[in-house]
Amino acid sequence: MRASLIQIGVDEDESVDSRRRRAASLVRDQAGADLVVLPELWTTGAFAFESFTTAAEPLEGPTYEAMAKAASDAGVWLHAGSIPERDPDGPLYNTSLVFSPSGDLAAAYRKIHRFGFDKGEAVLMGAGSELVTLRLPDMTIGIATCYDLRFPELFRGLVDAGAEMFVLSAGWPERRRSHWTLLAQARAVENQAYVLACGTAGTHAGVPQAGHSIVVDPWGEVLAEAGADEEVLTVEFDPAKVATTREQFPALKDRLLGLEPPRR
Ligand SMILES: O=C(O)CCC(=O)C(=O)O
Repeated sequence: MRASLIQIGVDEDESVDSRRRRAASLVRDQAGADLVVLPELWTTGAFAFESFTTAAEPLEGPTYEAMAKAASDAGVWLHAGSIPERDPDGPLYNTSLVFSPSGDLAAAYRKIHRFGFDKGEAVLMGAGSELVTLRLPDMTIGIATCYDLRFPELFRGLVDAGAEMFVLSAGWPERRRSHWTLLAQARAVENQAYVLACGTAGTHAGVPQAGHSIVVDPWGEVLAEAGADEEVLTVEFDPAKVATTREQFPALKDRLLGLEPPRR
C-alpha cells in the first residue's frame, strides 16, 4: 500500500482560496498512491480560533467540492484533513472528510476531544460523539484528529471496531513535538496497528507548527518522518503486517478490562 501525507504549510500570508487550490493540486500530484492524507484545519490553521466562525463551511462547502474533485482526478482515497464545519442545526465541528477514488464522501468524523481546556476550540466547537472506521480495499482505517492522540481509549475503541490503521490529521505545535512522536509510536505499539499522522508546517496565530508527519508500523518502528517544512511524505508498507504482528505477539488477546458492554 502506498500513502502520501501532505504536510502543507499553513501561513497567514496565503489566502484560504489559494491554499485550497494548492492542496487540490498537491493531491492531484499523488495519482498512483492508494491513500492521500491532509492535516487538520489546513484552510484556517488549527490555532486561528478567531477565524473559525467566519471561515466555517457547510459539510458540502468549497473544501468538500475541491477535495472530492481532487480525489477523483487523482483516483485516490483521500483523507482531506478537517474543516471547520457549520452544522445548520448546531454548533461548529472540527470535521474530517474522507473521499473515495470516485470522489464520493466515504466518511466524516467530528473530532471528539477538543483542544484548549476552557478556551479556543474547546469553547468554539462542539464535540463529536461517534467513532468512525472505514474499509479501504486492503485495510480498515480508524479516524482521529490531533488532540485525540492523547486519549488511548479512543484508539482501543477503533481497534474493537476493526481498525488496523489509524489516520490522524493534526495541527500539532512545535513546542510539544516530543509528545507527538512518542504518542504516535505508543498508539501503534499498544494497538498493533499502523499510525499515519499528518501535521502542518508553518506558523499560524503565532503558533509554530511541529510538522514531522510520521508513519509508524504495528511494531512501533518509524517507517518515515517528515521535517518541519512543507513536504509530501510518501511511504509504502505491507497491510498484512498488522495480522502477523497480532498473531506473533498476541497481546491484544490478553485484555482483561474494558471488554464488558458499556453500562447504561
Ligand atoms: O495535544 C496537544 O499538545 C496539541 C493538540 C492540538 O493542538 C489540537 O488538537 O489542535
